[in-house]
Amino acid sequence: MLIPFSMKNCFRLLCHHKVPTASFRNPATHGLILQSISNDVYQNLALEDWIHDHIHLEGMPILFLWRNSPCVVIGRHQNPWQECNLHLMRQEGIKLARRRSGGGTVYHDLGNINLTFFTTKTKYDRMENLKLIVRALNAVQPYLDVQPTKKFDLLLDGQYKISGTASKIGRIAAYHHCTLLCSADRTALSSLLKSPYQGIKSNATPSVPSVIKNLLEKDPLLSCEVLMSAIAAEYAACHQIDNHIKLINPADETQFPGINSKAKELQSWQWIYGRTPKFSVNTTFRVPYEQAHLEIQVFMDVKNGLIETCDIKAPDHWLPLEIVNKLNSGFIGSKFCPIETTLLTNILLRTCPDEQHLHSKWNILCEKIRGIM
Ligand SMILES: Nc1ncnc2c1ncn2[C@@H]1O[C@H](COP(=O)(O)OC(=O)CCCC[C@@H]2CCSS2)[C@@H](O)[C@H]1O
Repeated sequence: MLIPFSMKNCFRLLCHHKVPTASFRNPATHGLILQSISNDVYQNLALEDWIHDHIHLEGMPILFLWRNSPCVVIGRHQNPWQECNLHLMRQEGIKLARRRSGGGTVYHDLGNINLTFFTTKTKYDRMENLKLIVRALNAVQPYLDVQPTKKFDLLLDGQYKISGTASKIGRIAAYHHCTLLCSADRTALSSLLKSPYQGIKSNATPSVPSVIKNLLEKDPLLSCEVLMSAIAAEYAACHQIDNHIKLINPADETQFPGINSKAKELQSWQWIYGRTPKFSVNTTFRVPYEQAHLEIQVFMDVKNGLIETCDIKAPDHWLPLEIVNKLNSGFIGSKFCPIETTLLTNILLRTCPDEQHLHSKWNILCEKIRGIM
């Protein structure tokens, strides 16, 4: 059953700096089940941070259920250019988010449920949480074969991934969050999680691709709504609490003071791209030349999302070295980003001789460079 929830009260009751632990050691409050009314990935990730930072979880574990509009979520130490098709994402208006937990890249849409299990660090137990999900699934469909793996995925029929896990462990609090594929767009998932970018080298965490399946495709009974209710019911039974899913609005600053600035930070270029571990790009591309093609080489080192070194090598007879060097030095310190590259190269072009053939080669080259970003 869904009931509206006033986090104002909850905030007063649960914030660790407001109330001593003993005051909520009462059997009616041994946990909470929350569900976000927002489908915005940044707001939902911000709420995770907010709960992690503000709520006293001793004797008060929390299950948070949330779903997002189409987006790709990379792990804290990942390189988005190695993990996904950023061109396609920009074209389709698919958001990219970097979460605070480690691990690989996943695709979310309204057919994917996210579950966050908040506990104290000492109560943190991913396998227990996954077993709870399995019990919930089996309560709906007893014949469903779902098993947790050593890497804390959930596998359907011993081979199809239906859930991936990541976690964040703080000094006192911790959370384990995982996905659950119910009816996600598998075509979008596989095309978005395929990187078209070549020649990137880095120490970023690589994802572990799997063959995935949606639960609803296995059994038409297993809709997102049914699954969320079943998991909430199992969580409530397990923690001896009321089976109420409390709806919350992660954009409500009065209930979660400071949450909007957390969401803003998660949306910033500096967090999403700038936090990419240092990487290098070494690639070549072909440009048309007199009924044939010639090759251009590009080397770049990128640190904090900014181009640290740039070495574009183009045959001198195609584009004079002096012109190429304008690009090489112009790129230094600029964002590894197609929008910034357009602005920069348009400004630089004004300093080049006003010759039509030169401008068109410059534009071809810049278009190719934007293509690696
Ligand atoms: N939504 C979803 N669920 C399960 N598996 C997925 C999903 N999207 C993609 N994949 C598959 O998992 C691999 C990556 O697996 P890998 O093991 O590398 O990474 C993960 O599983 C991370 C899970 C993070 C869960 C967080 C919970 C809330 S915010 S995101 C990818 O290449 C696909 O094959």
